[in-house]
Amino acid sequence: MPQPDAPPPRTFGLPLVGNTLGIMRDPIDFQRRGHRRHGPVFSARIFGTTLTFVDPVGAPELFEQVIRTPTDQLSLVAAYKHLVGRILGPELFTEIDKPMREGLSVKYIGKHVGPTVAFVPQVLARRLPGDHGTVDGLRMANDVVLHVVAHYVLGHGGAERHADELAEAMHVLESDFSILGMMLPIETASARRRRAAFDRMIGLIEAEVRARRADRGQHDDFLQFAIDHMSSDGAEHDDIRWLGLRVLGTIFGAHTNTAMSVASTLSDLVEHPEALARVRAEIAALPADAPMDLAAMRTLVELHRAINESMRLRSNGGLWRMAMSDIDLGGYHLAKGSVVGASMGLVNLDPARYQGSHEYRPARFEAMTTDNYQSPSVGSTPLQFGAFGTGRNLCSGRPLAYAMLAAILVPLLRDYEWQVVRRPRRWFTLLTGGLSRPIGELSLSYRRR
Ligand code: HEM
Repeated sequence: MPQPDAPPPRTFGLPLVGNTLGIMRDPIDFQRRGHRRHGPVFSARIFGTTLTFVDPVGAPELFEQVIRTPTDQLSLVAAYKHLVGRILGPELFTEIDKPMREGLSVKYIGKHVGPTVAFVPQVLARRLPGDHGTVDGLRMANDVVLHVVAHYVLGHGGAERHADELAEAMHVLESDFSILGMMLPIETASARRRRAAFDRMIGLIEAEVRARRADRGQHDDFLQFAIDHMSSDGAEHDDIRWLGLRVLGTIFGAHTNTAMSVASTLSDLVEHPEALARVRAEIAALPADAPMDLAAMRTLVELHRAINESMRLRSNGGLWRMAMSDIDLGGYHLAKGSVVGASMGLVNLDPARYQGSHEYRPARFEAMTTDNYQSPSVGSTPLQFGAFGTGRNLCSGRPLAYAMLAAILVPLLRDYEWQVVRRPRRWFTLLTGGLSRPIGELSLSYRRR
């Protein structure tokens, strides 16, 4: 039994680096072993930051407490500012409010996603020229998704003007970092490059917001929605900054995990021809020339199962919250400022939930209770599928994510044959929410069908 007011048991770590190496090598195994040894709550250290792990499988009620406690007590935004603010810019993380949720709702995207879906084949044709070739799969996925997100958020003109430059800058922001730079208060050359990339992106977006405000034309897109519903009521200069950060935050939030989902779903399908044949058969059965709207996307059951299976295998990042005041968790005392959470790998790779949990089997979802996206519930207790998080901060962009994934994967699989030329050395699980990313080249060759 824990002593009243005792902090959680702490796992042994090296001086200075703490448990950084063990967590980086395999965060899921690190957390599992920690719970076996210390029980449902324990702490470990990454350099100067103490992380408290809570077991979503062995102690679902404690995990529920963490992800359902109101934001003024356990905050996602404060945790992200602390964990990745140094590498991405802390201003990027803001609380999600009602207008933002409305702008990402099924109702809103159902009305507005059509032109973005129609834009996708054009984006692909530019990235996959000629009859055949070889591409860096990660770069292609990052680039295509950035263009699609920019189209949805900034409208057609905004995407045409800025998506190439935003994609370049996003690549620097997302790829050019190390765990050392993330956690240690040192000014590296990479940190300066990322700062410059961030400044360039926010500069472009602010100019776009300013131009749209001055424009008297009729617009019906996310940018206009943001301008009409998300203003800060501050002075003009502050308001442009505020809107720019909300818009850039939306682009950033919509980009990384969707891009990793494209890369992993495509490469997994290409490596599993039977699953690929089933997905292609249902795409071929779509009515010719009918628009790819949300209703048509929902009929793509095999595609959604394939997307979910790739996400299940790789959505192993952590969900983290920062204690805004002292709290009690499972009889332990967590001081204000503590960072607490869990890796979703414990849920997504749990053999009791998923038999043969490391095997790729999209058909497994057929035998499970699933929702409109062929996914096990994301709101269940205990949690069954952690790819989009759960509780108060369940991903608000989930409907948009599935829509963009279908919009991109349908033409990629319908119009091109693919082969994996080189597999990445490993898929590296990030500490923060969402998908692991390929380390080493993911090289794919294509041929027009
Ligand atoms: C496959 C793609 C995606 C995956 C796997 C994903 C995953 C996640 C996860 C795991 C969280 C919860 C983080 C936590 O609780 O700590 C989250 C939150 C969030 N995501 Fe996504 N996401 C995806 C796409 C998107 C898209 C397209 C958007 C659109 C802007 C988006 C916007 C958000 C927002 C706003 C939150 C915070 C919600 C809140 O605090 O209430 N995401 N996402």
